Amino acid sequence: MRYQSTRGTAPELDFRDVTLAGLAKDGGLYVPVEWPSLSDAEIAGLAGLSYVETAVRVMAPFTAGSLDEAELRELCTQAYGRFSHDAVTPLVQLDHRHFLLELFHGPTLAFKDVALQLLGLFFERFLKGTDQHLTIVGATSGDTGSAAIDAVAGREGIDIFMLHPNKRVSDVQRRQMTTVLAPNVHNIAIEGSFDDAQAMVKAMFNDAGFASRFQVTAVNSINWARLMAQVVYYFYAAVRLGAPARQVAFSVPTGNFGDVFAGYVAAKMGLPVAKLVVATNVNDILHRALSSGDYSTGTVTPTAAPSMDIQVSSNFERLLFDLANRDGAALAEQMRGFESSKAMRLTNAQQQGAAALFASDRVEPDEMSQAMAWAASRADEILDPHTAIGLAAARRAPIAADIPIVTLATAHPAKFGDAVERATGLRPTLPGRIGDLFDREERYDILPATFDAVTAYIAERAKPR
Ligand SMILES: Cc1ncc(COP(=O)(O)O)c(C=O)c1O
Ligand SMILES: N[C@@H](CCOP(=O)(O)O)C(=O)O
Repeated sequence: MRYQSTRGTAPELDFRDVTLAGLAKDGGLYVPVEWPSLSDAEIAGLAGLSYVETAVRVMAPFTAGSLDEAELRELCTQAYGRFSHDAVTPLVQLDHRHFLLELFHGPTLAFKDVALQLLGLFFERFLKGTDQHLTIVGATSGDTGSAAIDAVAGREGIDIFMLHPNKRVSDVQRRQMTTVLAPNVHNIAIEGSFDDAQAMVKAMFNDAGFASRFQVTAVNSINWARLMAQVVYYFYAAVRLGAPARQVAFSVPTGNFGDVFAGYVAAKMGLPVAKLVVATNVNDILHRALSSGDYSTGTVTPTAAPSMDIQVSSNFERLLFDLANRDGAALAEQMRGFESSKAMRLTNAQQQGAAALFASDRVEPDEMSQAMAWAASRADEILDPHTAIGLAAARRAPIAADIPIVTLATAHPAKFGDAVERATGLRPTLPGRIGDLFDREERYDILPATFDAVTAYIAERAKPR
């Protein structure tokens, strides 16, 4: 499988090089040159398979040429062996048509583990026998950070620098990152928003001096391997609900548009996805873009669902590219316009193409609390704020009544104990794996949100190529 950049001028790469590169050299994001497809018979053949086996069948076309199936299976077995539920991502039924897909049974209790546990192993596998040293730079609004750190802490040949917005992640999220004291882990709290952090990370890839000095790579969903691993659970869930004979819809709490873009990829591969509901909080740029074509940023409002407090949704670029006939030059111009004015209009083709598969919704704080109360009354489920936003949107989505709707449960409620308690009066307890989190020592530095301050900090600590 070859990969091309959304901005058209970076060289095509194979899976190994795309994984190690993270972002394309022309500032674009990598996507496969064509979507592989699974026939109805192949999708039907996933019924009853374990998560690992499903993962191998869904991902093998994407990793072809860089990993053989046996290697892929070995890495998946290792990655998903660290999950605390046998099903890895179990489905829970709430009523006759609403289901939760629990994606938080990994080591750091959010859906990020599904991809990052594997990505850590890909890095290790692709570095083996080389003298390369990777410098991972990442931005997190709370969950990617701990999942990436857990995946690479203590690994040879890798340093990780993780930027989070100071005081804008929950205490549990912060401590899950800052209490990992391995020498290759560097946590930076920046005096700014997640968007500021993400913009700095992208700028590091595009800074010729910095990128030539260090072998920089990404663990955010701008790295194709992240998205690829997230495609698997759409197949896993839909097949359990009757696909390919039956259509299934998904509601996805959305920020950086990575998780829901993985659903788009599943649909492109042949999964009968009836609708993908993009659920946002009050930071609703994606809802505005999908409902009216207006992709313009405002100030980020801190909310009870901090991981979705995002205005610039990186992976939206991948969708716009695919919906614009994969015209890299046109997309590059559209993105340059957005980068300078912080606003753009979708073309008619992009708007109509998106409307065929996506619906969107903005969920207010009281609606989020009501969804939490409803789930608690139906199935004794305590939802985290992000999942509650997804469920609120699912329950009023305009989707035919006979189609099951799966809400992606993206995080364990204990990561957001204060917000959950405020909304429901219930205090979720920290699972055993992090039961002593508040007794652990923390280590991180606070920096201004400037490119110079952050790159100087990294340059002092990272290992040059
Ligand atoms: C718990 C949780 N839910 C939802 C999201 C949004 O996912 P995405 O950024 O892939 O749209 C995030 C952050 O990415 C998250 O951490
Ligand atoms: N919500 C994310 C933000 C980064 O998203 P990513 O999926 O692109 O890594 C977080 O929790 O850090």
